[in-house]
Amino acid sequence: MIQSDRGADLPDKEDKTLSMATNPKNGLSQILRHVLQELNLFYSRDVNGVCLLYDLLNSPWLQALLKVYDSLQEFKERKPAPTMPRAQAVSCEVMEILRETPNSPDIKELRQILRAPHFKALLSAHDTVAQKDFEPLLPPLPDNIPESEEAMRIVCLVKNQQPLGATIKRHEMTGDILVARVIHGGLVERSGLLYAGDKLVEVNGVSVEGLDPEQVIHILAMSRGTIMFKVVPVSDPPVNCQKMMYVRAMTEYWPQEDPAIPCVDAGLPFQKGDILQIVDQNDALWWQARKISDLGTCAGLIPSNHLLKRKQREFWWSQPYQPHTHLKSTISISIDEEDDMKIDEKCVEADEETFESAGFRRSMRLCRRKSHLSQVRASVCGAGSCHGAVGAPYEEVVRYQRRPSDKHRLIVLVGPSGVGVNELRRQLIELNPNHFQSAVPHTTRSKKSYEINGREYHYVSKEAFESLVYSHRMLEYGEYKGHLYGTSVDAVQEVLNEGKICVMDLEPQGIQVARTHELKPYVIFIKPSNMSCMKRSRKNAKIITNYFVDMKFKDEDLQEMEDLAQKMETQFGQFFDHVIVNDNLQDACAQLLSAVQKAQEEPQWVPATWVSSDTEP
Ligand SMILES: Nc1ncnc2c1ncn2[C@@H]1O[C@H](COP(=O)(O)OP(=O)(O)OP(=O)(O)O)[C@@H](O)[C@H]1O
Repeated sequence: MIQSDRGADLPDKEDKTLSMATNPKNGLSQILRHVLQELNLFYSRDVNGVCLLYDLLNSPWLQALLKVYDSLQEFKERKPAPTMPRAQAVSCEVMEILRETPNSPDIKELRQILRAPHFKALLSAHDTVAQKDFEPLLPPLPDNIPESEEAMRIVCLVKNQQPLGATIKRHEMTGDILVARVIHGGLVERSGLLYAGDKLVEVNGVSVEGLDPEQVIHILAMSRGTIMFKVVPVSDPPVNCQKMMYVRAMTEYWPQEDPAIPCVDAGLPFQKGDILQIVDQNDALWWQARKISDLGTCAGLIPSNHLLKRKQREFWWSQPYQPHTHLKSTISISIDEEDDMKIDEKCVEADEETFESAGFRRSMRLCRRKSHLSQVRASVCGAGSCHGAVGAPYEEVVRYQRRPSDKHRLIVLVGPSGVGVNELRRQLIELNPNHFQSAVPHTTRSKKSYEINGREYHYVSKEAFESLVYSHRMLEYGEYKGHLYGTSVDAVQEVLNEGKICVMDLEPQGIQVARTHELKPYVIFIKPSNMSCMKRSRKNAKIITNYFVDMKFKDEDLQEMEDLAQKMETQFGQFFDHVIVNDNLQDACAQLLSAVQKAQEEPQWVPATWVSSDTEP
């Protein structure tokens, strides 16, 4: 909006500044003057945005740019040409004439000017430009160079606090010390003077012949200031014409613990979920990358996709046999024990009725809690993505910005049992039920008198349910008291098709099933805060335990929650787009709302396959 106290005295003042700043003959300046005059008319009419535009066009930097532009235009029109291309020679001739001329104070002064080094340099620069002679003039090569002589290059680098940014190695056959790799963004790379493959001959005047790479490194480490390398350049310097690629690390990597890394100091440590910019894939084993959180630094070495996969496989087989159980199965309940559980059915059913919207069905949650073992194995492994086995260590990602016409991204909440996933989801939906909604789950149990098909559940036959499972249309499912319960992709799509944001909670093992270009899930991990905070904030909260519903939190429950959260983060952290610590409920809810909005409105890193599949016919 335009502020009312600005309009009246502005036009005159601004016009004056403009006419002084720019050349009125210039077309661009004239257009700008006219635009400003037009804008002045709207200034007083309070038209939205005019103030901003006026200030922009009238800003000093734009005026200064125009001045530069005007000067360049004038210069271009004048096309100045040198009067003579040999000013230096003329100056010498003048000096000769002056030598034979009788001395006078003026002649003395002229001789002094012509003899002054800066004047000679000025004339030399003038002639170079006038003759357009910009190539360096090298002295001719001596005639008696032996045929076998290798061309050498002397390279001087000034070492600062940072490493040089290159690694060296010894050639297996010849024993020569070679530059092994040049680190992207490092001093050597920025200098453009040394390349991978260059042969080192001398470092600071010391011959490296017969030395070990470690000895050469020692010489370099002891050097201060300028370091002089004598090198035999590689015949074909490598050209990095690869496209920059971004990946999400699906595993962690610690160079310090990797004896195979060519140079520990050049290694780039990363954690699950880090987004890496891969800048060099020339080496089949060691790539160069930066973290996107640290793009200003020089790159580091990371194992290539192929090498990391091999390392993972080796690690996998080197482990003593472990059943590699999924996370939730760490709660030590067996199927037999479950049969003996005494869940207060009455209380469960009574609670269920108090929830109005679908997706909060207690039996659905209890079913998940009770039968997660079968459910998780069936749903996740069925999709061919058993986590924990050797998966791709890097996932290519791209920046994705949802267009207003696109469907919303599915919001997935994940967290240890009791942390408040459902509470937060409920509160979010309550904020705006027309905008946020849960998906209606499916069940094979029969409909109760007060229920409506498609409101509490979609009531389907066992065969229909199983057909959804086999066709991978179930995001998660399980069995409770002999009935199947689950949430289908189609139920989520139904919500998204209505232009709403679907919010669902999932067991972490189900995330991989949901990660499709169709749903583009944004995964938010709800994390407990530390024990003392949890004890305080959960004083009056109630949980569903494996045996009872609506019990007060005990210290063991909180401890279990913390342990479980840690395990979830370790095992599934790479899939979390955002983490919220649920300490104060109101704060957590506000954070959730903001994260959900960002997921829909701001660019996010998503698997590249989600976006390329969008463009397929
Ligand atoms: N930040 C919080 N402060 C206090 N109480 C909370 C907070 N978050 C959740 N609660 C309470 O904790 C209890 C458990 O929360 P909730 O039912 O949402 O857990 P959950 O993560 O969905 O686990 P489950 O699926 O096992 O029920 C509820 O009584 C809820 O009101």
